[in-house]
Amino acid sequence: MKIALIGYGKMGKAIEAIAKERGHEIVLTIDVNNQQDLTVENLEKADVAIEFTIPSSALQNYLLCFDSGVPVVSGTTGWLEKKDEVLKAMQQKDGTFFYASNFSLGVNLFFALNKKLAELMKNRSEYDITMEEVHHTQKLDAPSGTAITLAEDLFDIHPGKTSWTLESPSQAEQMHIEAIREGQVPGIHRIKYESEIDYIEIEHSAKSRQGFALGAVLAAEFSAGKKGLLSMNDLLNL
Ligand SMILES: NC(=O)C1=CN([C@@H]2O[C@H](COP(=O)(O)OP(=O)(O)OC[C@H]3O[C@@H](n4cnc5c(N)ncnc54)[C@H](OP(=O)(O)O)[C@@H]3O)[C@@H](O)[C@H]2O)C=CC1
Ligand SMILES: O=C(O)C1=N[C@H](C(=O)O)C[C@H](O)C1
Repeated sequence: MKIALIGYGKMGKAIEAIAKERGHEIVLTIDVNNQQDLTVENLEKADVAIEFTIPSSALQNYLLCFDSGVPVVSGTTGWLEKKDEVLKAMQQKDGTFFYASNFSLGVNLFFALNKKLAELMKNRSEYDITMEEVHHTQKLDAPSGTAITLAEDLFDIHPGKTSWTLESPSQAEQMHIEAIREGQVPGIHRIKYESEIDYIEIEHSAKSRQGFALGAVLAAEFSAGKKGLLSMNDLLNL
């Protein structure tokens, strides 16, 4: 495939390496220094765009991709307050938008484990629930997009929690998320169920960005010829 990379930071570089290993061609690379090159004309040279930038840039990048008719695969987090605007534009332009807060197979298995544990624990009110995520010090958003996905999936199943907070909870229904920024940590997520007697904890820890990058390239391959909103559940059939 011909790939346009939008965002050439830690993830853009990791994706470039895996894409080339899989025989794909990078026909456009956009970072902050050449944003003027992100045009419909240039995007049309690609079969797919892979976008990993910053929360404040994602929407404008998606809109340009929808205008170009090129499918966009994005992992950028921290923009979900604009989700309705993105989906409306995608529908209006008959676009293709593959979004995942986390593209790694391991985390998507962890998403499934989170749901199963929430089912098991939903009537065990003696256990309180907290979450922790740990990432590198360059991360701009908190909590992580992965943590928000985990929390929202849990709220859909477990009646004891309905919202999250980074602060100390003021109500029993609030789940505390501890967002820790440390060194160069690629990404750790923990969910703990704790009672007076014991605690149960599940954890996913990324050793590098390889899993995220491979998942994004597989999502780009999967998106070819498809329309609408796509997710890792479509790709992995979990
Ligand atoms: N879904 C997933 O599996 C994963 C998602 N992520 C998410 O992806 C995003 C990027 O992560 P990461 O690569 O580590 O971050 P980086 O900061 O390393 O890379 C982002 C790059 O995008 C550049 N950029 C900013 N605005 C624009 C723009 N308008 N057009 C083009 N480039 C732009 C930044 O430049 P500058 O630094 O000058 O601002 C930077 O070089 C984050 O939101 C992160 O949460 C990360 C890993 C996995
Ligand atoms: O910023 C990162 O690095 C990551 N961000 C994503 C998130 O916000 O969940 C995915 C992964 O945890 C790495």
